[in-house]
Amino acid sequence: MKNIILTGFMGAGKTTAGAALGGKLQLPVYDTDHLIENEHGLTIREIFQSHGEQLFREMETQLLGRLPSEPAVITTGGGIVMRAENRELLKRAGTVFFLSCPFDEIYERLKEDSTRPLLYEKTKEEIRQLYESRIPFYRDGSIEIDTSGKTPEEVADCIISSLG
Ligand SMILES: Nc1ncnc2c1ncn2[C@@H]1O[C@H](COP(=O)(O)OP(=O)(O)O)[C@@H](O)[C@H]1O
Ligand SMILES: O=C(O)C1=C[C@@H](OP(=O)(O)O)[C@@H](O)[C@H](O)C1
Ligand SMILES: [Mg+2]
Repeated sequence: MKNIILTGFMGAGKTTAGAALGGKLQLPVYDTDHLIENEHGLTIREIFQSHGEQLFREMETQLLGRLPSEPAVITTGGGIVMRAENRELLKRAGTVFFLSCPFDEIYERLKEDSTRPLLYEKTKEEIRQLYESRIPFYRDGSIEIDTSGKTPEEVADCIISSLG
């Protein structure tokens, strides 16, 4: 079995549905944000504060080059698809799923969040623009799973069904 890779915007539920999926399939789950946090002993917020976004992006690319051996569920950070190099690494690493979710649903989930530095001091419209600008990159070479109104367990079941 190939790796199952989850992509999508912040708040789409990658980390949560990925954990449910790993449980259902009895596969290990690796979250790129958690791996980076553990490796550096810092939270994502602290990494952005002390090293900046660019270095965080380097950490993501570097990590994709040395993912644990398959089969596993790999949940990614929402910005990982913005580098063409990362998209290629992801496609090579397994089957890529895009967890799609309407912007208003995402916004409701994240409006009180303080762990995602890209949301700081941004208006709803600015976050919407970021969301819309990223959609084509999530769609590139992936299988889209519509998560609207679904629980994380239901999202995991949809992914399993589409594995065939
Ligand atoms: N399917 C879902 N329905 C409702 N809330 C969800 C769902 N998936 C995740 N959440 C909630 O949304 C927030 C972001 O989830 P998370 O898994 O961290 O998203 P991501 O990893 O895609 O940024 C969390 O508070 C989580 O509990
Ligand atoms: O969209 C992004 O650029 C980011 C998404 C976050 O992960 P989640 O998508 O799990 O929130 C995390 O990697 C970082 O805050 C940057
Ligand atoms: Mg996550």
